[in-house]
Amino acid sequence: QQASGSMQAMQDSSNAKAMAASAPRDPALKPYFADFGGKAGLKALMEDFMANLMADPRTQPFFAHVDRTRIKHELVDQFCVILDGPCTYTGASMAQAHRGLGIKRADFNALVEDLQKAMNKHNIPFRAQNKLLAKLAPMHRDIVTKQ
Ligand code: HEM
Repeated sequence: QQASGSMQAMQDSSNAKAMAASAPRDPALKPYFADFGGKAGLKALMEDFMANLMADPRTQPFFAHVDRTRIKHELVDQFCVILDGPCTYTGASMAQAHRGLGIKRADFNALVEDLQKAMNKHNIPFRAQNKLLAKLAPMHRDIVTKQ
């Protein structure tokens, strides 16, 4: 009884960690939320980001048959939380969301390029871009599952 209780506690705490890892809020990034144009800016950014992903033959196959409207919504909330905006991320952990997709490091890099292209189009200052990218980069550990 005691053992199963503490096992449950361990699972709860590792779930909480997985959730946090998918959208780590960083108060130090708050100044950059405005550079992204707030939540409205993030919504506009995600339209172009997803358009880039669909126009890119390297990433298109991954997104062709999923609910892109829902993913854009989750991405807005996730980036908003990372930038310490007034949002809550309710999507899956990065490990859960990308499990079984067979994403390689090259696919990950392609997605980052498509994001950078979208951020440039939206005139997001490079410093703000780099602050966000620094938070996304370590997520490769949960997202890249194939050599
Ligand atoms: C730092 C990089 C990435 C971030 C921050 C990210 C973020 C997200 C988020 C927030 C979701 C929605 C989670 C949910 O379902 O609740 C998602 C889903 C998804 N992501 Fe990523 N992602 C990243 C990299 C990638 C890469 C490299 C690919 C493929 C090239 C990819 C393909 C997908 C697909 C196909 C889904 C939908 C899965 C499904 O609905 O079954 N992601 N991602």
